Amino acid sequence: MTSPTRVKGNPVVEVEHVDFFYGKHMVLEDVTFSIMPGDFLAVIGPNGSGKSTLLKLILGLLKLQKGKIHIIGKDLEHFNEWWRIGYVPQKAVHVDKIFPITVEEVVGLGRASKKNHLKWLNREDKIAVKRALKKVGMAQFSQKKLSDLSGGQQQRVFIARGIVNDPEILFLDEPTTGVDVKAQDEFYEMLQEFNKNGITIVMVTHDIAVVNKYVNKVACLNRRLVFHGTHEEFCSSKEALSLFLRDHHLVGHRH
Ligand SMILES: Nc1ncnc2c1ncn2[C@@H]1O[C@H](COP(=O)(O)OP(=O)(O)OP(=O)(O)O)[C@@H](O)[C@H]1O
Repeated sequence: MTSPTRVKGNPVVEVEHVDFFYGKHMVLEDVTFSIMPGDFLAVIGPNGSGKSTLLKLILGLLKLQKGKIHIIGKDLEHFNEWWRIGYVPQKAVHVDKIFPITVEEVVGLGRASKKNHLKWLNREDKIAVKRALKKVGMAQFSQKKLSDLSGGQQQRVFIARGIVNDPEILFLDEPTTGVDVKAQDEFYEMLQEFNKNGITIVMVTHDIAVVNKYVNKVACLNRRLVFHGTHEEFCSSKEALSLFLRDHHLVGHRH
């Protein structure tokens, strides 16, 4: 396995010797790697290779069975500042379509982790919601119903929810599912802008064009961590590339 190039600063996430089973099915095996501040990391790998599971473990959504995870310098077990972390889950669009919820309300839900309870939005919350919607170019849609928006617009709203507390790290799980190609490009450019402004980004993706164009680090999973390194190292790693190219869900082309 190739080691990532060292950069200054302490890791924002450290994953050490993590195994994970669903029942008897081993999904992750001895996974160890670090995420550095300022990384724009793509987590790639075939279907069922454990990408979403790894994200959920880091986010404390699944209970750790073996190994250690540190997040912003703290053992995951003791970490409780979840407002410092943003998360855009997979297929968020389908879930929220059920509810007649407005854009402002969706983004406001992201404030719950800061307050540790779900109460109606106060003035400070509303200001934060407005600022987040502005950052994703959706300020004028705040009173619209989420279900009336296009896939690309909805995804921007979910990003706004993910960044409403000005997080240090933003996790995204296949964020462009259901988003048209033109909107995808704009979407990734927006993420790149956030990254330039200091947010560490960790994104599960199948899209090779994105990996080539936007990210600076790549982690390649196939139950074990097959590769973790810079984008340049990834391009010269036969093992990582062949696994990636075998994955028939890949889309896109080299830029
Ligand atoms: N709640 C669950 N209970 C049992 N098995 C599960 C559960 N969630 C996922 N799995 C299984 O664990 C394995 C890894 O799933 P995971 O979703 O982490 O993979 P992934 O790499 O994100 O896949 P994809 O690219 O298809 O989203 C798969 O075989 C999946 O079927």
